[in-house]
Amino acid sequence: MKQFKAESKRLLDLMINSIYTHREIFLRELISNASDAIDKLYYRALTDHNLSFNSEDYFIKITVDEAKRQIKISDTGIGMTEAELDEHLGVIAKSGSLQFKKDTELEDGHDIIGQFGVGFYSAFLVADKVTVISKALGAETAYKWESCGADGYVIEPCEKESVGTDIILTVKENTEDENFDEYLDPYKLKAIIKKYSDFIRYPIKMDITHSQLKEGTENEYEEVTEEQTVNSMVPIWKKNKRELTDADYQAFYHEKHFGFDNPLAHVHLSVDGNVSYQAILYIPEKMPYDFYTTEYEKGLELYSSGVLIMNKCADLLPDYFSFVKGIVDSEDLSLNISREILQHDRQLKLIAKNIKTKIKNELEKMIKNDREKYETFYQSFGRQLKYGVYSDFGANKEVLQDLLMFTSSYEDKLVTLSEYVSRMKEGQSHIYYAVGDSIDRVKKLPQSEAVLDQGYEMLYFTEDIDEFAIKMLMSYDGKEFKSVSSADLDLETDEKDAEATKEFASLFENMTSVLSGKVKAVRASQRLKSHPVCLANEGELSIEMEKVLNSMPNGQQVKADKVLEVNVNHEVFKSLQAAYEQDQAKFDLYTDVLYNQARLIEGLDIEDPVAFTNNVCQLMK
Ligand SMILES: Nc1ncnc2c1ncn2[C@@H]1O[C@H](COP(=O)(O)OP(=O)(O)OP(=O)(O)O)[C@@H](O)[C@H]1O
Repeated sequence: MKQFKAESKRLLDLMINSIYTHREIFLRELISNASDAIDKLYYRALTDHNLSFNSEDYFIKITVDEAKRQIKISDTGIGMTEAELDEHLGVIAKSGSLQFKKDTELEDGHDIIGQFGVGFYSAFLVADKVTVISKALGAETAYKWESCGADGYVIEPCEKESVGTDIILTVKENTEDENFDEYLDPYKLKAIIKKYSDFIRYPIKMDITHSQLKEGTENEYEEVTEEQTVNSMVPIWKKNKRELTDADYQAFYHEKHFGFDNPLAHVHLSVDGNVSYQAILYIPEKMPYDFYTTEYEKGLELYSSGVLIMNKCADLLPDYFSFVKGIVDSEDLSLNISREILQHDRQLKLIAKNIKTKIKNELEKMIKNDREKYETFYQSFGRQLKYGVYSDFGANKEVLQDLLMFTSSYEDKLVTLSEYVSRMKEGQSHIYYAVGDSIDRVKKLPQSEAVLDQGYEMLYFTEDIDEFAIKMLMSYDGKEFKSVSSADLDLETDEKDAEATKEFASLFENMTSVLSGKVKAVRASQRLKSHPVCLANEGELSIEMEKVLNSMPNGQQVKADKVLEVNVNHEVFKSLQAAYEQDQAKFDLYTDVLYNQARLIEGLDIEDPVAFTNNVCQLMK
């Protein structure tokens, strides 16, 4: 059989320039290799009793020589022999680290990061020459590997005292489009390390120069260079929960720039199962200023073995929990070669499912144990939960229904649906709600009076999304929702209304024809106490929904089926009757004015304001 051949020069070029989207990841790759090399020494020491491993002696050091345009990444790891330099750095896609894991049959060796055998070459993203000086554990001589990229490499013996590897990158000159000088800035390098390699287990050291007040002087400054460990090493999520305080979690929230507020709650998870992972999830207090803009990106930071893979992994959070911040770290993810995306999402789906349940449980716990806190949360993100109920054709309504709250007529406070249902009166078959722009306005709706008069509790819907969400929910605990504006309210007065409607049938028919096309019917209603008329609606689309939909940009114009309800006990009805019997023109006028009054009370526009004012003037004559 013939073996595939590859044009290695082209392959290297292709690989370097097409795998990675960000040049800065070269440092992540080289630091991960250095960490793997130290790990290998550690695992060797476990089985070789002649070796000891004192973790304090092991570190990674990054130095910059601006004049020579060089960055050096040194490690105190296991090093490479001449043969290993040739094989591991000379054969693309050969991973010495993967081999090591197999050879040593490491049970807990999943911490070793390397697996694809390509990361090293990302050095050429920023360097035009790469020099590797390495002394392997137990070897007499050190070797130097050097390459300027596609043309190949040379290996020769060299001097190096201690075991380990130095990788020296000679950074490219700036081009018109790209600034390579920035990689020679220690502060930039420090920031890259913090971003991707903050949780590498070994110290990553750098010499950082800063200016400080000269001792004994008042305003003379001097440059001081200090060796600093730049990475945090042990991530907070790998620490024992019992040793961490709320302040620790809060500090991490701020360090990660998750928000300026203090989170209301956090969940720290350490899961071992089909997929093992650790996570810290936060429920913020305040809505980020860009939350409802296209700028806002949901997602959790995703790590694999302590190395940052994705800044915002959106798949880990459903939209309705898009406010949650935090991190997830798992060793079980199958990464793609660039470590920028995931190969399979089976593990990710499992984690996401689990996280969803945990967030929900946390919020339910908050409702139960710290009502005030939950209400603070709900002021910020309640709307998002309602969107969650409405979107995806209600697919998530079961998950979310117990997290919903609305202000109710019972003490004018936020209540949950289960609290409402637990207080329902005998004979009350519906959960009643009224819709309007503000609580004040809702309370004054003529339609509300009858429901409140019967002593029924009523929910006030003041956000556009409320009624849409509730229509999607349809019922809660077997109780259907009912708008106080709907034509069939199921109240005890229904029978009387039917009788009165029959009694004045011809008058109502006449009104309907005067209002031709504007209302479906005119009926008598006892739910009106002090008002002469109101609008009710029939069918699925309510008057409030009509308002919301019609106000949307590019929204199609919709029309709810309206019914004009008339209070036959009102003084005005007598005048209407008199006009009906004696003066059709006056009757038309009255009908029009009453209809427009009902529209105004509903918060609807008057269709023809000029005609309306003329009509009012007519009445005053
Ligand atoms: N600093 C180092 N010390 C010792 N060995 C190293 C070092 N850097 C690289 N190697 C060896 O070279 C091999 C190839 O490295 P490379 O970064 O290309 O791939 P990898 O780390 O195995 O996989 P990945 O592409 O997933 O990072 C490594 O597997 C390792 O055996």
